Amino acid sequence: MSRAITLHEVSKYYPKQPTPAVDRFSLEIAPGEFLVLLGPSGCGKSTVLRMIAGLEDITTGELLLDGEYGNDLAPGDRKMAMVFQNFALYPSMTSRENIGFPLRFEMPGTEPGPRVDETARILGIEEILDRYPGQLSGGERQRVAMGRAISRHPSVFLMDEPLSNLDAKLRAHLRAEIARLTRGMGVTTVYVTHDQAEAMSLGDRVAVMRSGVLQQIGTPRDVYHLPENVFVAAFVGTPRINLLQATVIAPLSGGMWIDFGRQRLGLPEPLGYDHQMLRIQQGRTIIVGLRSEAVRIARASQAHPGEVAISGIVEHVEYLGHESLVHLNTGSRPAIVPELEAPRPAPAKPGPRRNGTGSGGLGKLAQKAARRLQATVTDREGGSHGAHSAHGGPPKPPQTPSAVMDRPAAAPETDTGDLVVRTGPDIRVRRGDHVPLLVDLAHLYVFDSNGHRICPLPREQPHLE
Ligand SMILES: Nc1ncnc2c1ncn2[C@@H]1O[C@H](COP(=O)(O)OP(=O)(O)OP(=O)(O)O)[C@@H](O)[C@H]1O
Repeated sequence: MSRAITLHEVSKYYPKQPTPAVDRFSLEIAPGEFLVLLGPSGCGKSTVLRMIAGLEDITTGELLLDGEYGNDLAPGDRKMAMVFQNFALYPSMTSRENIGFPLRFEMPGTEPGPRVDETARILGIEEILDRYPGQLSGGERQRVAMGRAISRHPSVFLMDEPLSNLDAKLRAHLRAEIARLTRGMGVTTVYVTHDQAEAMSLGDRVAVMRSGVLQQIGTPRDVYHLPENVFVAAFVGTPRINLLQATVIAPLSGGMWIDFGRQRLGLPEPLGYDHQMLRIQQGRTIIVGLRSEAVRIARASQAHPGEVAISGIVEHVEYLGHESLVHLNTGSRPAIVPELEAPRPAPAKPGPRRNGTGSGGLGKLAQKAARRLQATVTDREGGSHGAHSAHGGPPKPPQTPSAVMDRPAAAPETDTGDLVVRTGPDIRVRRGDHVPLLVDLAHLYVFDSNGHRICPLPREQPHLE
């Protein structure tokens, strides 16, 4: 059996706390669905889970179980099983006893042995049934904890960061096992995690929370490709989306540009509807989001339709085996999202730091790098494309009406880069190289100064009046 769970405008105030831990939270979970609650530490995920379990009172709002009012149901009457981060096994009981323990209360008078054996078979833990928790590895302990939940044949699994005490390899393995088990059993599952990769790989849908408030609920694909606000955009996806401060320039004479301060992106004409709507942002600060796969290192002459050129100076190359992440400086100002930890951490850099972060040192470096790039590209292209030097610096902007860059790309604000680009593992660029970049406008996000996505246009348009 599997249940539908509905939360309607649910809030939770803890005693002596001025703000709610959960604030008017509404959600409908279908029978058999795997729903992940995702968000940073302290955003209220566990509180939501505990209210569903009946371990925490609901201050206001309604919980419906299969459509029936459930706020006051005792935890034991909800037919839910919970799996915790810390496994919560009894140290003086063997695995067999730990798994069978709750059955003694739920099926009094019935021998738990057959259920325990069945559960052990499903989880592949027959050999460790007679061991004590102290004789088990972390992964085995978590399997026993899962076994204790499974053996009860619950209608709902509630899992609170069940894998976070395990190492990365085991986590990935057990993640696949949890997906297999819960889908196989068809049991409604609510799974709490702060790990976005875990959320994306497990959830039928993901509910992203921030400060007690639901930000977005959707399939993993939806929350990645159509984040409703800058917080969701920044929380979901690795490496973190590039977020740059910018302004819209839309002169009456036509054309539209997104101005990053040192460089501009020209939007292709005729302007699409989404881009036309940016006109009302003229003069205001906006936040541009570019995922690392939306930008590639390539010359303007290689642009596909819908790609426009900018350039950047390589700060650091992160080799990851199957790919490399190139950290670049485009001279833009990164936008910071409050409540997410620090802005992008500084990569560990080999070699001595350069003198200061001012534009003087970098300006020289940029010029040197640009000359090197210019020489390389001119050699390769017979001087026909791309690498003309403006102010002795960056490559010439592309010869399409859709891209403008009126100032050199040097003079960054930081020395850690403002743009991360995903490339193949064998990319041959070095720190200080000045490289041409192509931005795919189909993957450009624009958020207003409040962080709401305005491009692509949100599905629900605000009423103009
Ligand atoms: N019993 C309590 N009394 C008072 N405040 C509480 C209590 N339990 C949780 N809180 C507060 O409520 C907020 C939400 O906590 P909760 O544990 O639900 O967050 P979370 O997203 O699950 O965090 P984490 O991922 O760190 O477990 C936090 O600010 C927390 O300090």
